[in-house]
Amino acid sequence: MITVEEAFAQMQQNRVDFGLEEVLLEDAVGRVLMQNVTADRDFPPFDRATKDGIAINFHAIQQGITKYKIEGIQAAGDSQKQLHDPMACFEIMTGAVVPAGADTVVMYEQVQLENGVAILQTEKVKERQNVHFQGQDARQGDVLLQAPVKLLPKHVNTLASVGKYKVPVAGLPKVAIISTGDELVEVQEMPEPHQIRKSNVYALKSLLKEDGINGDLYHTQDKEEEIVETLGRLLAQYDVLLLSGGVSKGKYDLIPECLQKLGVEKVFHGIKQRPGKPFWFGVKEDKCVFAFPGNPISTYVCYLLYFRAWLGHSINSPLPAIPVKDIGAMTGLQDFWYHRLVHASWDGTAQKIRTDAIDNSGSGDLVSLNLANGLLSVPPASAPHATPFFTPFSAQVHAYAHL
Ligand SMILES: Nc1nc2c(c(=O)[nH]1)N[C@H]1C(S)=C(S)[C@@H](COP(=O)(O)OP(=O)(O)OC[C@H]3O[C@@H](n4cnc5c(N)ncnc54)[C@H](O)[C@@H]3O)O[C@H]1N2
Ligand code: MOO
Repeated sequence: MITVEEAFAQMQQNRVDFGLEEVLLEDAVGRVLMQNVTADRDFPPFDRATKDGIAINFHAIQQGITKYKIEGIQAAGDSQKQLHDPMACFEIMTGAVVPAGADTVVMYEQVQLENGVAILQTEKVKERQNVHFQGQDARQGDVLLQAPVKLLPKHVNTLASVGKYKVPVAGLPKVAIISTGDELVEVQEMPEPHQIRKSNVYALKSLLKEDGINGDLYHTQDKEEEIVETLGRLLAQYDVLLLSGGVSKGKYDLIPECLQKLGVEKVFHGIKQRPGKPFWFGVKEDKCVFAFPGNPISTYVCYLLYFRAWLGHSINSPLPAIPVKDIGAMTGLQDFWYHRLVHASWDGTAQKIRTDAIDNSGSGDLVSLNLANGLLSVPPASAPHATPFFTPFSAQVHAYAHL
């Protein structure tokens, strides 16, 4: 059995590069941008009015002019017009180009319009007010997004505004999810008293979905030939196999030996942690096999901690650790890390993350999962200097913890 720290190191060492892929802008959110994005023109690209009103030349204000003849209207979408008389004005709309010869905008609320003349109703006009000047925020060629970056909706704004209709992102693995076990029936079936529905694989499929991956579902009974045949076929078709069940000490826990028969090299079997102790991880060339323990919380926890870490390294977006300084009265185990289900919230008074433990009856208790929003990993008593850390259930929280 290896330590949690060693298991994390293995996730990094066994990262796989899935190359570059171009996706449509509308599919880019959640993916990892792999090339810097630069401004294709100045930001903003022209002197832009930020208020509806009149555009004037500030010299006129300095000369004490309060009445301005209206030469015309400059609307958003019009090409730039020309203010011919510096003592006159143009009506202007938000988003319009400031006419040549003008440099200052006074909003409609501060002028009175009468018979083709605008009369100032304020004495407080500042030079260049209400104009967002060309290049004020960025210059053509400036780097706006530095790769690699996991794209959030806010980044899509920038991509769209520089015309990135196709976005170069890190490729993702093709993943098969395989349930194992003779006790499992389909979700839509009514189980016999000795059977259960195969819930884990649907949880895995939806976790993958959050990571932008469409996993395909498969099943195998606890029979050696069937396992070897199924896994052999899937190894040829997929980059990653995620298995649930069949990795502990039972007579029918055949997964590790079947994988080894198929030439998948064991990297480790067993981590000093609870839950998720019997987790088996192996590789065959560029393929990775994550054989998670079958108990629902073990499967879930191992995905969140290890698969997500491996994926982060593989797509150039390693997950940031979220250390928790104060874990209150929560106690650890002697030699094992203890991944406790918790409900984390922000304690405004103490200005820190507060983690309330959710009691459960063990790693088979998936009812308790609904009450938690993450894991608090408590180090073993034998590693007193290790830092407890929080793992959110939602990949979104990780994305924001980066910033
Ligand atoms: N003698 C020992 N027994 C066990 C040990 C051990 O070290 N020595 N470890 C225990 C731990 S810890 C865990 S976790 C489990 C893991 O067992 P397996 O990975 O072999 O999983 P199974 O036995 O196949 O199933 C465990 C449990 O989970 C249910 N299950 C399995 N797949 C699904 C699924 N897709 N959806 C929902 N539920 C699933 C299964 O019915 C079992 O109840 O072993 C302990 N035993
Ligand atoms: O360590 Mo097992 O994963 O609790 O039930």
